[in-house]
Amino acid sequence: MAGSRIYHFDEVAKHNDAEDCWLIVSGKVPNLAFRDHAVGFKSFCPSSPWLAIVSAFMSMAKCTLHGSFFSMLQVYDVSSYMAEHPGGRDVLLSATGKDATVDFENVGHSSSGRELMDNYCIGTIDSSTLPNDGEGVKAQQAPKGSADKTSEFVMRILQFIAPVMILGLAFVVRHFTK
Ligand code: HEM
Repeated sequence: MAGSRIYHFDEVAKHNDAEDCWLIVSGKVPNLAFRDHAVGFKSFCPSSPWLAIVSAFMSMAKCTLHGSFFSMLQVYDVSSYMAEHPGGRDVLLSATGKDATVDFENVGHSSSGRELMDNYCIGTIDSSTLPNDGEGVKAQQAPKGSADKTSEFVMRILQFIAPVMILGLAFVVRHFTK
């Protein structure tokens, strides 16, 4: 399970040698906001359970396909992984003391490589402690991956299909409850 401590940038940057190496890489953190959205809609519209259900469904679909995770700078203690890292220890050492997201992404790590990261996550960075002196340590945006584009496309289709399905459902219900 990933750690949940919040670290100051300066503290993380101190761990920069072969025996003690911490990295800062943007990771995906679950976004549970959809729950509030669905519950909020229900209380706003108590007389219409159908609308509440549809709202919850849409929120969950949106959450699953689009925004179920948001990016956050996470801290990884890779000290015990240095010798095993297929890219070698030097690249890891050179990625310390900064936001290494772009370096990490540029390598094109596989999905199994990304899953492996979870084993080393010890917490997140307090973004207000990040230096922004132009030394490349400012939070960098990871390049938008094709997965994001695909989910955007699926979301657009869903947004079009959902109202049609709801209309169809309403029609069927009305037809059979006459
Ligand atoms: C927790 C952090 C990291 C983990 C768990 C990790 C894991 C891996 C794994 C599993 C591979 C083998 C290829 C793959 O399956 O993707 C790999 C390759 C590599 N990694 Fe990392 N990595 C990490 C961080 C980094 C960082 C920060 C850099 C900085 C540039 C880096 C540079 C490389 C390079 C250069 C290769 C070799 C690519 C090749 O030879 O094709 N890695 N890494």
